Amino acid sequence: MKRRLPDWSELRPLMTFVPPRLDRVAARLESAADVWDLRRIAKRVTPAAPFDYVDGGALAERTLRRNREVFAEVELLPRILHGVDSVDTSTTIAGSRAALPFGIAPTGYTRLMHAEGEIGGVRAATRARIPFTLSTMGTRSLEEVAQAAPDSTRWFQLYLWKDRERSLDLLRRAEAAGYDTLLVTVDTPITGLRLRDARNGLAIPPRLTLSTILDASYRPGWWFNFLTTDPPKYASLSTTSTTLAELTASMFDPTLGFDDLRWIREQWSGRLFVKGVLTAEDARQSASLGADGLIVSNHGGRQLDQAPPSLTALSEVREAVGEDMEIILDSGIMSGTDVVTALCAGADFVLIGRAYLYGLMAGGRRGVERVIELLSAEIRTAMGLMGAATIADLGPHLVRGLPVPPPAGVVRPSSEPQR
Ligand SMILES: Cc1cc2nc3c(=O)[nH]c(=O)nc-3n(C[C@H](O)[C@H](O)[C@H](O)COP(=O)(O)O)c2cc1C
Ligand SMILES: O=C(O)C(=O)c1ccccc1
Repeated sequence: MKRRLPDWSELRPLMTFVPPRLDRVAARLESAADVWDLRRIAKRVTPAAPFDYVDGGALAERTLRRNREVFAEVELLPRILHGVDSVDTSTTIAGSRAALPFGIAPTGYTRLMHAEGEIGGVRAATRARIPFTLSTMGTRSLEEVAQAAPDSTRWFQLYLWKDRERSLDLLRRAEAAGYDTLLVTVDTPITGLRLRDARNGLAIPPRLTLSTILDASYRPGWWFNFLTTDPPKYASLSTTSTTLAELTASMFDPTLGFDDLRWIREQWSGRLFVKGVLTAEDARQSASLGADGLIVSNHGGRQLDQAPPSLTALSEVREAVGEDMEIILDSGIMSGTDVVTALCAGADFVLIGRAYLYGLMAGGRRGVERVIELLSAEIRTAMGLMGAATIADLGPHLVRGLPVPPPAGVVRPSSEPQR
C-alpha cells in the first residue's frame, strides 16, 4: 500500500509533546541560521544526483557563479537616525497582495528533492502568504496542488509542447483550478548542457545502479520517503528512464518564437509574465505582444552559460518597458539581503528557486517554512537598518555599486521616504 501524503500541520499540536531532540528534522532545521546552512543539510540527506541537479548550472557554471558575485559587490546604505517603529514587508504583485516581496519559482521534478514535493512547497508558501508557481514539469498535477492549498496564490509556468493541444489543455485546467497568473518560460527551447547531470547519469525516473544502491544506504530517509509515497500521476512524465535532455528534446518545441507568444496570449485571458528576458529588445517585443509583466532571469545559470546576471540586465529591461510594467527578478537570490538589493535596483518582486529547494530537501514543507522565515528576518533587519518602513521606500538611493545603474527618471520610489 502506498501511503498518502499527510498534512503534517495537523500533527503539530501533538509535536509539542515530543522533546525537540527527538524530532530530528525540527532540530536540524532549527540549527540552520541561513540558507547556506540548509544547503549543507540538503547535501547530507539527499542523493548526489538530485542534489547536483538542483545545485548545478550549465557548462563551466560561470553564470551560476556570477549570479552570486554581483549581489556581493553591491553596497546597501544604512540610514542612521531614521529609526522605524515597524517594518511592513508586504507588497502587491500580479494583482495579489503578498506578505513578503518574494515568491516560489517554478521547478521541475520537485518530488526528487523531497517526497513532499510541490505539496510541501505550496503549503509553506500559503502559510506565509506568498505566491507559489507550479511548473509544467512539476510532479503533482495542477488540481492536486490547488486542492492541497485552496487559499494559495498560485501561478502556473508553461513550457510550450510541440503538441499545441496539450499546452491548451494545461491552460484550460490551470484556469479552472484557480491559477491566476501564467509564466511563459522562453529561455528553454532546448536545455542547457549540465555537466554534473551528465557525470551523475541523472535520469528520470532514477536508474537502479550500484552507486544509487550505495547512495541509498547513506540516505535511507530520502529513499524511504521516495519509495513509499504515491508516484505522480502527471502525464508529462515518462515511465521509462530518460535523461533530461532527451525528455525535453522530445516534448518541448525548439522553434519557440514570438508568434507562439502571440498565440499563448490569445489563449490565456489571465495575467501573463514572460520568464527569461535579459535584453531590452526582447523586453520591448514581449510587452508589445501583450505581456503584463516580465521575469528577468537567466534560469539560475542553468541554460546559456555566460549569459548576464539578472541584476546586470535589469536596468536595460526597466528602461525598455518603463516604470509601470511589473518586473520580477530571479537567479542568485540566497538571502533576504539579496531580495532587498534586487528591489532597490528596481525589481518589483523576486522569485527563489534553489533557496526554496534547499529547504525542501532539508526538511520538506517545514524546511521551506524555515527558508521563508530566515529570508523574512533578513529582509526585516536590512530594511530596519536602512530606515525603510515599507517596500515602496526601497530604491536606488539606498544602494551603491550596482553593476549597471538604474535608468534615470525611472526610479522607484519617486522620492525619499517622508519623515
Ligand atoms: C531544479 C530546478 C528546476 C527548475 N525547473 C524549472 C522549470 O520547470 N521551469 C522554469 O521555468 N524554470 C525552472 N527552473 C528555474 C527557476 O524557475 C528559476 O528561474 C531559477 O531557479 C532562479 O535561480 P535561483 O535558483 O538561483 O534562485 C528550475 C530551477 C531549478 C534549480
Ligand atoms: O531543470 C530546469 O532548469 C528546467 O527548467 C527543466 C527543464 C526540463 C525539464 C524539467 C526542468
